[in-house]
Amino acid sequence: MSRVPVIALVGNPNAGKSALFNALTGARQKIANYPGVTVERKAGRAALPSGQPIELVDLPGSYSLDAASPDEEVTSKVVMGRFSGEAMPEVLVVVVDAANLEQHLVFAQELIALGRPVVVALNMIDLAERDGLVIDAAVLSEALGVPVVPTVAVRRRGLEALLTEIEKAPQQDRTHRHQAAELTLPERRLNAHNIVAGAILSETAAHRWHSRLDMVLLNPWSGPLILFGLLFVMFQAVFAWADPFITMIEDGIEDLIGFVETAMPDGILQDFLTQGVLSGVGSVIVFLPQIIILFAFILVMEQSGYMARAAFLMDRLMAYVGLSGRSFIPLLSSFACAIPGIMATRAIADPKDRLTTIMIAPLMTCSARLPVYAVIIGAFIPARTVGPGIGLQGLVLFGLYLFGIIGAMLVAFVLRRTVTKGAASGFIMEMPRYQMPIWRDLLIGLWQRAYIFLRRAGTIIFMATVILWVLLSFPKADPGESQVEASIAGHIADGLNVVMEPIGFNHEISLALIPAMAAREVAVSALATTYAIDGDEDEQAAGLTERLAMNWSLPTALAFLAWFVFAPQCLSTIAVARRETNGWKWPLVMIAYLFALAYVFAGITYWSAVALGL
Ligand SMILES: Nc1nc2c(ncn2[C@@H]2O[C@H](COP(=O)(O)OP(=O)(O)OP(=O)(O)O)[C@@H](O)[C@H]2O)c(=O)[nH]1
Ligand SMILES: [Mg+2]
Repeated sequence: MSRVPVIALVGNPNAGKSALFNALTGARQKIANYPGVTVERKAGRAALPSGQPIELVDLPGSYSLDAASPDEEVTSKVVMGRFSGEAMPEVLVVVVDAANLEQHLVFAQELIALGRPVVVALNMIDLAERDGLVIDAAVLSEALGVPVVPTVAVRRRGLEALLTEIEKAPQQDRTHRHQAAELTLPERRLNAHNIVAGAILSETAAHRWHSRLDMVLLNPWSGPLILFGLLFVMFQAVFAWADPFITMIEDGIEDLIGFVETAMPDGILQDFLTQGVLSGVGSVIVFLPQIIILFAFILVMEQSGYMARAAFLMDRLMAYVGLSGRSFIPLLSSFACAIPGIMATRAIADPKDRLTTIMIAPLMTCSARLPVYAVIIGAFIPARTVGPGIGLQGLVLFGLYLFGIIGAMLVAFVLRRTVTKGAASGFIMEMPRYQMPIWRDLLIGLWQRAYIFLRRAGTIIFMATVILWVLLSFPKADPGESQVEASIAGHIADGLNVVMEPIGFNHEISLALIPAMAAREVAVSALATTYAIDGDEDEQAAGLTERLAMNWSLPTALAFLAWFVFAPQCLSTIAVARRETNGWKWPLVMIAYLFALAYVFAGITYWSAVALGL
């Protein structure tokens, strides 16, 4: 044979390909314990047991042959023989990490299904043993239909056996392999799971316990049910547990208002403090307990390792609408706030995937919407149970979050078939180990969330409320006339009301919508300030929820909720979208489609509610 056969080392990042390459060729290729070290192909010489020289090619780690990044493209081109000036590799040596077998077998299956001569190097077997895993290479080989050789690249263990198998590989019987080429990504994952379950002979108690847990939590049937159940409980808790704390804060604010009223002379400054600052900003701060409960759930799910599993479960759903699981983490962060969510999309390699994710991120219910939802739910949805332990208020809140998610998925579905058309890319995530949440980390995380919320209340929400109070307080109304109607803000609201009235919005809502562009919570403080300025003595004594319940019809309240599910009521989000998409085009599309959806859905909600006689 005149030509030197090419043997390629392929596999997931961090499998030990470069370590194996160095061991076989005596080269000094850079290796390091994090994924993505090798980013181009490297070649070196080695010899088979028969003395036949071979050219060994070390490739960048990859998760699939559908390249998501330029280095993955190198791998896929070399493997498919499409790399210019390079012969198609004679044999593929698929390197897998024995300690992370299930994950690495997903790509391995794809490579094996190509129907080419393959040898699997079951590398890092020493680490697997340290973890208490005993893997039966023969069972694995049987299941995969290719030879499997245990290796420890860094100690040069198993190299002889590997070279022997490489030499025999061109004579492999490969006829049955092509049928596996049709498998989808989820099917390969399930396969990988089953293969590993069969090949592992013994594991430590912890390992066994973790994989049992995964079997239930990642099961295609029980997994989503459990996820759904957890989220359901989370929203129930937001209402069920927060009440005593909310009452405490409310009482505190009322006491403060009472104190200011007695301690200060009547006049503009007293009005400013009581109606503007305390009623307005106070009406938002009241929701701190609910925000903390929500984030306590999210943080525990993150720290325990469950969140990555949730992403894995969601990957399937995301695939239906043309998104990959890579979008899950940015979308998940958007539940806190769309701004970090949109910034997190930088990790999405495919530009169309990324754009779609940016466009739907504002539909994830951010924590700024919680006060708006909570105040309306508190005023209009009776706090009764609709089943054992199931509160109606929590149910409605859950519904609103779900509504946003479904809306986002539908929009993604439409976008991916029109403006951001393209193939969906696959995705695999490292599954972290299960862990008990650490109290300290949890408390720090909660404190950070509380701090962000309170800082917003003290800055942007405070400013917007103060400006609104000024616009509401001047010019002064004649006796007998309504102060709000006579004010500058009242006149602006009159103009907006022409457009908003058909969808059931009243004067106060129109008034609240504009300052709420600064931050959604301002909708709440704006309503509180408006009612504080205009209310008569009886109403003054009542809290915001009571006043809303007295002044709004149920269809109006529901329309208001529907509006906030969709409306892009946040200037910062729009600014970040502009920065991340490098221009005004996409932010403008975003504003237009979100306002259109908000208007249409608020209208539909209002008129349906009226027709139902609610
Ligand atoms: N204990 C042990 N460590 C190994 C083994 N093989 C590789 N390593 C270590 O695992 C890490 C990753 O090895 P690399 O060879 O860089 O992995 P790679 O597959 O080339 O990774 P990319 O280039 O990122 O795709 C390094 O720290 C190696 O020293 C092994 O068999 N046993
Ligand atoms: Mg490498």
